[in-house]
Amino acid sequence: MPVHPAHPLDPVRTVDPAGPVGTAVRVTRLTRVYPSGPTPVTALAGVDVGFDRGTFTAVMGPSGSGKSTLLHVAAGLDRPTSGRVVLGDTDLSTLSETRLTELRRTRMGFVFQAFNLIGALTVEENIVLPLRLAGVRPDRAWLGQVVARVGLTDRLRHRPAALSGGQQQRVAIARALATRPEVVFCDEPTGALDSHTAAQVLTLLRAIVDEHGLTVVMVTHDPVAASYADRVLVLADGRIVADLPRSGAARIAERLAALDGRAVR
Ligand SMILES: Nc1ncnc2c1ncn2[C@@H]1O[C@H](COP(=O)(O)OP(=O)(O)OP(=O)(O)O)[C@@H](O)[C@H]1O
Repeated sequence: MPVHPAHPLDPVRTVDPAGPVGTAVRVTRLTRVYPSGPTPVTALAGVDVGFDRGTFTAVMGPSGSGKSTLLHVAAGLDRPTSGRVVLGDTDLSTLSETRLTELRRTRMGFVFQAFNLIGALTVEENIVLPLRLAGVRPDRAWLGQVVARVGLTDRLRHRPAALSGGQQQRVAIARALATRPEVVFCDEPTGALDSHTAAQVLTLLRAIVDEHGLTVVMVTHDPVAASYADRVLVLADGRIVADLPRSGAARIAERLAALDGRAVR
């Protein structure tokens, strides 16, 4: 087993260069209906999609199109009304709430727009919190790589309030990676950041896919953010209306505008 230097400038490949194979998460005929008042809201109207291991997918679409709902259901934070979510070879619908919580803590990572760090804990304590909650012994070599990769080695004893927004989001990414999850779900991870800081965070997400073979699924409104992804899924009215390969921001914005025009007609 080679020993990898834990330095952010060393692009260490811990996976086969051919890339990991298989599907990290697959959702099948997924629907989610919210029983909201007299008229139920159909947030997902039959979504079929697989996210391959070692890939970065952006999920886009107009406000209310179902992006966050898809992310939450795929991540087991919310149950579908019908359809299936399979992580690796585990069908989430077969799990009790307790087992689902365990699975989320050990096999998934989460990054949200609002960072969601715990102010009373240090950076290091925030990063290892998922391991403590899961009762999993920290893999020190992996944590060292993660902390170095996100550039936080000299900030571990600080509290989140003493960090910039970009640094806080990098802590949140390190926390999401602490258990070496199979999939990292990100909901507007750059929504609260300026464009320069956002670029650093997106470069980091790209790097964890390329260097460590992790799978990232990211909801975003921003074509620039989506241009870091290998694939861009576009939702409208709870359905996938486009599945685009990696493209530049201008091309993504063009395709979104074209789809929007079609939806209006
Ligand atoms: N808890 C809820 N109760 C009732 N309706 C909900 C609930 N959560 C979401 N919805 C509705 O489901 C639909 C999809 O919402 P969702 O948040 O997934 O969209 P989105 O594409 O992420 O939107 P945005 O870009 O504005 O965050 C919307 O019509 C929304 O109003």
